[in-house]
This record gives sequence, C-alpha cells and structure tokens, in this order.
Amino acid sequence: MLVVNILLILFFVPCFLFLVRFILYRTALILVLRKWVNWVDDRIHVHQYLKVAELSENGQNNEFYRRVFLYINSLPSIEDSNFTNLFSGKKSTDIILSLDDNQVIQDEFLGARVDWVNKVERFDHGGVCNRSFLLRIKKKDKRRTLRPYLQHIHTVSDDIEQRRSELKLFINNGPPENPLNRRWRSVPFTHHSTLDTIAMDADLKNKVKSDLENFIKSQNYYHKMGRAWKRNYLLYGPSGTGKSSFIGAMANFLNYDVYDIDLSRVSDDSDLKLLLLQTSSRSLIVIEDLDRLIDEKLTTTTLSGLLNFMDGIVNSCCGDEKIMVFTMNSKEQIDPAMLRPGRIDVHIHFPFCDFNSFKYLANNYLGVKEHKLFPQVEEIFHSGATMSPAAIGELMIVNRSSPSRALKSVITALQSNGTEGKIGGKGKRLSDSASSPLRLEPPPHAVETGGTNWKDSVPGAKEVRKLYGLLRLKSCKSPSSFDHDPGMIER
Ligand SMILES: Nc1ncnc2c1ncn2[C@@H]1O[C@H](COP(=O)(O)OP(=O)(O)OP(=O)(O)O)[C@@H](O)[C@H]1O
Ligand SMILES: [Mg+2]
Repeated sequence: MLVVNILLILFFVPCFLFLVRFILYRTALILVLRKWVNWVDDRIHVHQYLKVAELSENGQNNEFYRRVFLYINSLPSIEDSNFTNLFSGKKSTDIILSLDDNQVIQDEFLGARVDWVNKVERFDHGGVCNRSFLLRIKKKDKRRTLRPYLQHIHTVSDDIEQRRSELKLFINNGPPENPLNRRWRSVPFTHHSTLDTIAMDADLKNKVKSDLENFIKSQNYYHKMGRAWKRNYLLYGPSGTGKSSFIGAMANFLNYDVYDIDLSRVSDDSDLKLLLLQTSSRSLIVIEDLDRLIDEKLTTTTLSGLLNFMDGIVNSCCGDEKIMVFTMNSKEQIDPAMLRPGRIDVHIHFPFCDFNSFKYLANNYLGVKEHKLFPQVEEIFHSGATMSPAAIGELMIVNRSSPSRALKSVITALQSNGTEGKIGGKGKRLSDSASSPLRLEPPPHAVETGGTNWKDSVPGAKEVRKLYGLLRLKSCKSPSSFDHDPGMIER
C-alpha cells in the first residue's frame, strides 16, 4: 500500500507542479508573481536614483543620454515593458522597438537588478519640455556594479553605433518658446547616394575618400593641437551638379547622421549656437545654398554668428567628430573671411558634365560602358556643349529601356540646349577654378607626423604645390575639383 502511495505521490506531485507552471505561464500570473516579488524586494532595500538628462542646464546635448537611449532600446526586456512603440526600420521588414514615455524597463548586470524609467515631462501645451532616463539601483549593489555597468553601456552603445545601418536626418524646428526645448526633429536618412554613384573624377574621389578617412582617424591629432575635431567642406558649383547628392554620399560613407540646418528658421546668433549645442558627434552639419541665403537676406543670423559657427568654438564644447558642409552655386559674392583656411578646409568644385562624367552616368544609369554613339557625344562635348549631370541623368532615366534612344536624346539635348546654365556664352562654364590654380594643404597624415607645432609641421607653399602638382586637376576636364584653401599652408 505504501509503495502504491509513494508511486501516486511521485506521479501526482510533478503533474501538479507542471499544471501550476502551465497555468502561471498561460495566464500571465507569473508576471503578477514576479511583480509581487519585486515589490517586496523593493521595500526591503534602499535605492539610489541617477538621472541622465537629455540636455544640460544650458541646453547642451548630453552624449551619454544618446548612449543610454541606444542601450535601453536594445535590451531584450523591452519586449516585456508595458508600453513599447513599434517603428518600421530601413528595410520594410525591419521592426524597431522603442520604450514609450514614462515606461519602466528592467535590466540585470552582474547579478544586480536595475530599473530604467524613460521620463518625459511635457509643457501644458504639449511641447516636450524635459527628457531623461532615471536609473534606479540598490545601494548595496551600487558600489560593486555601477561603474562597470556604465562602462558596459558605453561598450554596447559603441557596438550598436558601429553596426547601426539606420542613419538619421535631423531638421531644425522653428525658434522655441522655451530655450530648453529640443530643436531637432529626426527622420530616417534614406539617401541612396554613395561615392560610387557620383560622377566625379576618380583621382578626386579617392582624395576626398582618404581625406575623410584621415579625418575620422585623427582624434588625437586634433586634440593635441587644441583644435575642435571638425572639418569644414565647401561644395560649390551650378545647380544639378551633385552637391546635395554628394552630402548623402559622404554621410553613407562615414555612417554619420545629418543635421540639415534651415537658416531661415534660426532666429538669431544665439539660436544658431543652441542648435549646434544640440547636435551629436559623428555627424554632418549641413547648410545648403549659403550664397543664396546671404544674398537674399533670408537669414537673421549675422556674419559673425556664422563665422563663429564655422570656427567650431561652439562645437568644441559639445562633443566633436563633426564635419560641416556648406553648399553654394558660386563663391564669388561670399565674404572672403568666410572662406579663409580653418573656416573652410576643403573646397570642392562641381562643374557641368564633361565626356568622362557622361560615360560614368551612362554606365550607372544605362549599364552601357561603350556604345557606337559615344564618339559623337565626345565630339559634342569637345565643341564646348555641356549640361548638368542632373539633366543628363533625367534623360537617361526616362529612356532607360533603350540605351540608343537615351544617348540620342542626350545628343539632341546637348546640341539644342548645350549652353544650359552657363554664363558668358557658349562653352564657358560656371567655374572660377578654371582660371585659378588649385592649391592644396597637406593631407592630415602629413601634418600628424610633424611636431606639436602646426606651422613647423607644414611644408612651404612651394613644396606643397610641387608635391601635389601632379594632382592638380583642370576643372574643364574633371567633373569636380578638390581645392583646399591656400591659406592653410601659407600661415
Ligand atoms: N555628379 C553627379 N553624379 C551622379 N548624379 C548626379 C550628379 N549630379 C547630379 N546628379 C543627379 O542629379 C540630381 C540632382 O542632383 P543634386 O540635387 O545633388 O544637385 P545639386 O548640385 O545639389 O543642385 P542644386 O544646386 O540645385 O541644389 C540627383 O538626383 C543626382 O542623382
Ligand atoms: Mg542641392
């Protein structure tokens, strides 16, 4: 009898336990139980709170907030949060989870449980006032785990940042009612331009590539020199020659977010400063059509406000690794102070199409490397006719099903419309670099090997010109020119 009883107990006890477990999991009672356990646990421990605010008291971006944001949204426990936002990712099948306002998420590190609250305080009229993450940690765990935990957040967010395929495009809001409001709205950055899709002289493209690569490796150098780790590019040339596309290509190449500053929505110099303070590192800060904005007085920012912005005085205090890009159609009317070395480090000219860039476009748009109509196109280009890459690209896209038709339409357009966008009559390009020699500053690595003194490490202008003479490009032959400002080497 005893044996039978034992056998029954051995059978029923596991069955009962299995049933309880089944019911707990099927009915979410397990979550309720866990909540109670946590509640009791919370009552018997003293906690400490650490706040990671998005903006500092003077409205400056807090880099650590961004790291915590990336970290928290990557935690598997985000799925257990009561309220999570779902967004579509870059690919249509990607779904991104993001913790909703004032929701709590739990994390475990070295056996210690911590809570994060995504705190959002709003103004009465609904505008976002204050965002922060609140970390709650038991006092008994703090000494042992806090430092390594924060380090862990740094490492994980770095890793996410490097793997991140999703870039963001930030657009500035109008002047805020409260200076502590966030000034930027972001949308996914989906520009598909790459350096490979831009028709540009191959040498020039390689020089830009290595300039950008040198820049991202030069943190120590810039800091040793006491300079903000930033580089300013000027892209100039007629409309439709690829300046905006090139910005997209730079962002994709560097994996940087883009902050597109609409100067007409900047109320004054201090507003511009505030905007900059709220940009994060590893970003491209872009002001497009600067010549037009200045010419037509579409900005209330003063020249000195813009110059300070370009100098990076403001940037040096809010994280760095920033590239500023300015575009304009022509730099002729621009105050030379704005273009001086240090303010603009790299000048790149974007001229109209020549035969080489035409061939590049034909290959990209039509998949045609050679064609019997090419000699005719070449002859037309040599006779001085030209068009913008945008116009040629359009004709190719429209006729992409028949390369011959596409090329014929380009020929017709070149013959009838070859002077499109030019100034000063047939064959003359909107280019000021055709007549002026290109002068280059030494690339960053050449400077880096020098001593701590910038001037000591920079060879004389003559030597540099000799050194880089071979790299000079006549803008009438090349689609773009890489034109570092001379002042940089002559100082
Ligand atoms: N050099 C180029 N290589 C490849 N595509 C180009 C090039 N230039 C222009 N395009 C194509 O033409 C279109 C317009 O180019 P984009 O907007 O970059 O010109 P832009 O120089 O910025 O003109 P704008 O001065 O009017 O702003 C884009 O779709 C781009 O793909
Ligand atoms: Mg543009």
